[in-house]
Amino acid sequence: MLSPQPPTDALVTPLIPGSGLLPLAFDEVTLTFRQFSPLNGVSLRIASPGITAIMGPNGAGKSLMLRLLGGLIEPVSGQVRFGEQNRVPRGHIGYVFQTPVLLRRSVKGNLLHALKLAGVARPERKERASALLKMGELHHLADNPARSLSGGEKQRLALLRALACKPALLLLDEPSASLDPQATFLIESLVSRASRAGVKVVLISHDQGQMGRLADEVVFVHKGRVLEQCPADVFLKSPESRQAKAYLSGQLLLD
Ligand SMILES: Nc1ncnc2c1ncn2[C@@H]1O[C@H](COP(=O)(O)OP(=O)(O)OP(=O)(O)O)[C@@H](O)[C@H]1O
Repeated sequence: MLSPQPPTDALVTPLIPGSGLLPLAFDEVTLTFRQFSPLNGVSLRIASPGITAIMGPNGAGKSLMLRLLGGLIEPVSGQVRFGEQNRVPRGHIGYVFQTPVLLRRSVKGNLLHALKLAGVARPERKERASALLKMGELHHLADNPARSLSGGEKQRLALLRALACKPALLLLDEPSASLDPQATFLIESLVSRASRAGVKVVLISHDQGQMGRLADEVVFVHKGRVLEQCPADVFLKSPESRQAKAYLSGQLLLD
């Protein structure tokens, strides 16, 4: 029997399919700050579509890996590849930081600006911004200053802004850290919707419940090394490494 096809969702369907950027690959990537190398010869292949979660203790190197994927920093040695190419496909990447950085404009103004930068024609911008706000349940706040939004609303706006340019790759750094369950649910719904529409998602989270709900695959990082990569349900139920077992059970890891 054929499995049901996901509904097409024009608002978040990427301009090029996320699968076109796969595999996302780190080849012997090293990052060094002065004498310290938080990533040292990291190799990784993210080959499957859907949602990949990067998990690991504080300071493991997760955000640095995400920044490398987003082209915000460059490796000292090694390379990051996107399918066949080793140039960062900047116009096709949406990035949401842990602490959203919003412009001193209205909620809608932030989206209109992003749409303008993405090259969307003026008549289409208003319509798209309204539809995005509705999708993110922020339409009633459209004219409010973005900086007056609550934490959950700001994070949602940052996510809508990232989705506005119809990215093929969506990078999320702890998108719902310190949000309540309802705000978290809204973020997760948007992320799932984008993923179902063909956006490749890589996100960082410490929230095991969220990983169980969202992630297809987990990459576990510890002290700048990838220790495990496997389907999320396998990782959450039976992690292999001593470090992942300790991390998931909330134990203090000293080495
Ligand atoms: N610009 C920098 N200069 C020096 N050290 C840095 C710099 N950026 C990151 N680091 C160090 O690299 C290590 C990894 O940082 P990273 O932010 O990737 O950790 P993380 O796994 O995302 O942690 P968390 O879960 O706390 O966000 C940390 O020890 C951090 O202090």
